[in-house]
Amino acid sequence: MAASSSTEDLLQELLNVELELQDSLLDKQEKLYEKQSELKAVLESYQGLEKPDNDGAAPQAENWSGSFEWDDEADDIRFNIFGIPGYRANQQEIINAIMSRRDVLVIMAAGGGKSLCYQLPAVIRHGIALVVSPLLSLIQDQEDEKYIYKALEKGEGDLKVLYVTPEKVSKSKRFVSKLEKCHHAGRLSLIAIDEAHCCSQWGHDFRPDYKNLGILKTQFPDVPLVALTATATKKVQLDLMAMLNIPKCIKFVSTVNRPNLFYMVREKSSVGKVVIDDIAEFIQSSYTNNESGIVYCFSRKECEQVAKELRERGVSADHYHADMDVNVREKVHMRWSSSKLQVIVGTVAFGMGINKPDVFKMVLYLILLTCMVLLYFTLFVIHHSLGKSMETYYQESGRAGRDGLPSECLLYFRPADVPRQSSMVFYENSGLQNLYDMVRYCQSKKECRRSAFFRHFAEPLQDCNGMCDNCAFSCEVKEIDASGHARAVVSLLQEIQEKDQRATMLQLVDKLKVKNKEVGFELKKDELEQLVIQLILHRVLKEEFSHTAYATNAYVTIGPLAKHVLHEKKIITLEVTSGERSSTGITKSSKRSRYSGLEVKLDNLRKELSSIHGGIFPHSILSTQQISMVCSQKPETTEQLEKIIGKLKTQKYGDRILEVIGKHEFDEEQGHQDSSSDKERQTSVNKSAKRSRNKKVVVIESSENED
Ligand SMILES: Nc1ncnc2c1ncn2[C@@H]1O[C@H](COP(=O)(O)OP(=O)(O)OP(=O)(O)O)[C@@H](O)[C@H]1O
Ligand SMILES: [Mg+2]
Repeated sequence: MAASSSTEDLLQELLNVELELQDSLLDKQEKLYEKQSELKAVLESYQGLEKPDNDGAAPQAENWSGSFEWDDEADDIRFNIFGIPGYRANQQEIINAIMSRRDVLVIMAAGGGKSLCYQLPAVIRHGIALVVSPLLSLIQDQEDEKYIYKALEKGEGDLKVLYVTPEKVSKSKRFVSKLEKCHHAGRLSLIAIDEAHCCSQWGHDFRPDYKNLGILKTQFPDVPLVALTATATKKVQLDLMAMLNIPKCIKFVSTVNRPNLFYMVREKSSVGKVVIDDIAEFIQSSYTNNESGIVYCFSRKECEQVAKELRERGVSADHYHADMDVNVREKVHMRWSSSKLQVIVGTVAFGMGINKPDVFKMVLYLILLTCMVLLYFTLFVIHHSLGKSMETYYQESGRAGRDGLPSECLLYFRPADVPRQSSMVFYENSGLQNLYDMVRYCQSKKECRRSAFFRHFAEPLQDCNGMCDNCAFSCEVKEIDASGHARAVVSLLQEIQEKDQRATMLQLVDKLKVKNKEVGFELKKDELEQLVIQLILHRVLKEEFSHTAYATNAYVTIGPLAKHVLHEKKIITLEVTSGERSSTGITKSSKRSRYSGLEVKLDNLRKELSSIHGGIFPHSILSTQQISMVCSQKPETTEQLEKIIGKLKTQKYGDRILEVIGKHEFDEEQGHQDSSSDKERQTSVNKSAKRSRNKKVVVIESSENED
């Protein structure tokens, strides 16, 4: 008896030591990570080095930014076909490595320009490039199939890039056999695996069909394979190198930082209508020129509801999710991409895809599946509720501001949304851990949002430049000691559990409201919810799940570190805001600066041309960057315009662009004549036409036959 009780004591003590060890080690680990980030950053600034981040891949001895025989041709195609004025970080190096027939792994921020890295070599190289992408499929009808198979087998047609889903590679023997024929004839130029993180079950979006893509390297060992993703931790990188059989690949890692994105989190009201009021107000006050945005929701049903309620408040919005009829969905997408619809309300499935540059179709045959989405124009991304991980949030919010101009990412957070997510992800590998990292991001009212990303992706810290709510708003955030309340929570839960009962987070908070007063000062309901979440993050409490026939329920139970709170070994603090935060992120003037004078006119022109050309995306006619270059240089001749937007675009749209510039200049000279009168407009057009003609520019009034 005595022996058993002393064994029990010893076990208890051992458990305590283990818990303490675990707890202090985690704290320590956190601090060490922070220190590691700082040291790396300092080291880099001293040495001006690229990130020393090449574990597992081949040493980067080669100088990929040197000169290569294809430099001139690549420059010509980049500019005259893609209309891209210069390379962004790492693009040229990646292209050079692929052109040198090496396998390559690319980790580049969302919107960083990964597509060009394989599309450009695909255009230069003889033959067809195969691109595996999760939401794009080939062969929508018999005609497509015939065309593609002929191109693969016999080299007929002008097919240069072929987009396929991973299922096509893993399931269609016919397709693979055609691909073999293509390779046998020396016409398979390269293989690109886009969204490559889907290969790894440690990634945030594992897809079983990606697992089989390893056969591509085995089957076509001499064809360069490039794997691309926006987010991959070291573990995921190693995993996908192994899965894709590219152990000796050259690895290019760019920063995850998106300096033009303003990140903010707002407290989400428990009243659904108030949240929608707030979202509508945010959009209507900040985006008065119908600028496009995305609202992400938790479920398909919620998408439909939120879109409907936004419409009721005068916001042009529609839902978009996987459950819709393909044609209806495509229509929504087209309306949104041509700026006829301001807001698209989607689930997480929405958003993976590529841009669809029209000019590209002239040299490449792209077959695009219904889910393809345009993301270039998005100026704001709003999350109606939190996502399941930092990776998914980074990627979804990263859909904003792909043109490099200031854009906003707003997330609505309330603790009650956590159990909704946790009951979905708890069975995934590290599902809860990933979710809790995201919750930490949402709960924090002090830490720079950008730093949270840097830490998450183990990257040296960079300056936020006030581009997140926590850095920008100097409101008072108080830390209050809530250890007393934490003890009350733990004892209440103990009582509940002793009676063999269970409580969900909301039930627990309801019960706590009664106990609240006994502790001293009173916490409000949302602060109590925040406290319960805080205790889960500190492992004082934990979530447990049980299944019913219809759903999985999340309950809150005593966690491994509860005793530390009870024995007053652990202090629990809550961050409480006392001041009101500003309701907008980026200042209005900087938002509006993109829409002034000639820029507005050119923006309208690209929208007009996009609808004339049957739904080509406006940015493929003129990118925002090109609009600002055109505005600053104000070209007067075709030759001058060519130097800014390249030959192909000038050939197609040059006359109209020069016409708009001509008119604008004329109006400016005439002291901003009122162009609203038809008569005056006609005069102005005629004068500008004359003026332009003098400068060897033919102004065509109708755009119907410009091709
Ligand atoms: N060097 C460049 N200069 C200007 N614009 C560029 C450049 N490279 C690419 N872009 C443009 O940036 C946009 C985003 O490119 P892309 O779709 O390739 O991004 P991504 O890296 O694949 O992003 P995601 O991870 O979200 O898929 C495109 O519209 C593309 O035309
Ligand atoms: Mg991409």
